[in-house]
Amino acid sequence: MKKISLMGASGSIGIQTLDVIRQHPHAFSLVAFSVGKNLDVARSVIMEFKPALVSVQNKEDALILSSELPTGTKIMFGLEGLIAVATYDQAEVVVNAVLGSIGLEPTMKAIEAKKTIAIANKETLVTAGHLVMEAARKHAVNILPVDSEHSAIFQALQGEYKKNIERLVITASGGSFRDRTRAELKTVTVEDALKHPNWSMGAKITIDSASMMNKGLEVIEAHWLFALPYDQIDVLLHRESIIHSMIEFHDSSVMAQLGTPDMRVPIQYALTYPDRLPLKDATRLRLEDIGKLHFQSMDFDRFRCLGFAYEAGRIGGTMPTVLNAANESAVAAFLQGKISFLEIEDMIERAMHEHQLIQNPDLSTILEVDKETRHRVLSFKP
Ligand SMILES: NC(=O)C1=CN([C@@H]2O[C@H](COP(=O)(O)OP(=O)(O)OC[C@H]3O[C@@H](n4cnc5c(N)ncnc54)[C@H](OP(=O)(O)O)[C@@H]3O)[C@@H](O)[C@H]2O)C=CC1
Ligand SMILES: CC(=O)[C@@H](O)[C@H](O)COP(=O)(O)O
Ligand SMILES: [Mn+2]
Repeated sequence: MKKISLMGASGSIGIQTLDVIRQHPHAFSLVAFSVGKNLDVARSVIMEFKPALVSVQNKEDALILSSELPTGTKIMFGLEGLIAVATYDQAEVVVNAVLGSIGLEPTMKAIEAKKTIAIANKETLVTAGHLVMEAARKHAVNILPVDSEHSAIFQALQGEYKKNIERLVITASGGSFRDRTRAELKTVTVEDALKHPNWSMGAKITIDSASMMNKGLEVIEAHWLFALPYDQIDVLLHRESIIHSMIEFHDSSVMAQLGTPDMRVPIQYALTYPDRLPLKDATRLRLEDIGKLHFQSMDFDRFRCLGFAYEAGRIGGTMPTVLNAANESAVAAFLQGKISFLEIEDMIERAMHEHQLIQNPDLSTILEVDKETRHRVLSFKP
């Protein structure tokens, strides 16, 4: 029985993680979890899984829930609560499905507590991949990818030597606006942007897919997870999201992982690795029904955010922190109707351009730059 702590239980990845746990009651048990503000999900997860520890974002919500808890369940809140969930002593695996760089400190503490980390929260790796991977090495902790592309690469790597890799090919669906010109992007709405062609996901990552920042973040995530330089990480437009990513080896052989788009597959693989379990209700891949798969090389003028991410990754130091914080801030502003879609990339470009780079940042420097960038980006818009 694997004991699991889940950060971000009320989100898209969180809900699917609960489904995986629910499907295998003899393999997994949920011992601790967090939500942000969604108390309805918190209540139903408490009733169903009877975990020992729950955390919510705000003190007021913790007070509300505290009067409803069954005996044996403790409630906490805020960053302290997230860290308590991430380091809960009974937990062996921590699924990090929280949104944004708020996931960084709990992840570092979970690594120090020697938990295996199943990581969906790509912003944590983008903002401080060097710290996360160094801590994981120091404490001999496995960081298992949940992001579909990185899980695909991880699966394709099984039984292979990393030294034989020529390059990684990360596939990109193109997002909601893949068939629109840049001129058409000037007037797109939040509602348009939230219509991803292949995946049902949280709002922020869906906007990132539309701007291609999601792929940019994934390039940086791959750099850290697989310890490869940026010139060995390519992106390929693949409309159907059936090939989740590929590895090309020096001998020209290519290993890919395929499947219908279903995040429960990579979530479950991270929880069962190196074993596998059946997954009820998963739609089987029938290539004979699909017929054709489509591929196109990336246009860096059309998708400017992808270029920003390669640039930030190559510069290193605090630049990926600035890229991520500026993007989180700008996407939130877009979702609130405060800026237009194309202003997201303008804000990121300006935040990076104005930043005074710091090399080899420690955790407190990362947290400071993250905070400063968010404030700075908000001041860009009169
Ligand atoms: N969705 C997907 O298919 C994929 C997602 N990912 C990555 O996984 C992560 C989660 O994505 P997704 O599930 O889509 O996001 P959602 O927005 O659906 O869920 C985010 C979760 O984080 C919680 N949360 C947000 N802010 C805070 C905070 N300040 N303190 C505590 N909890 C907080 C939310 O709580 P609440 O809602 O209760 O407020 C919710 O549980 C992201 O990093 C994303 O890039 C990667 C690959 C695929
Ligand atoms: C499901 C998943 O892993 C997402 O990150 C997905 O990759 C988004 O699709 P895009 O390829 O459109 O970014
Ligand atoms: Mn992905």
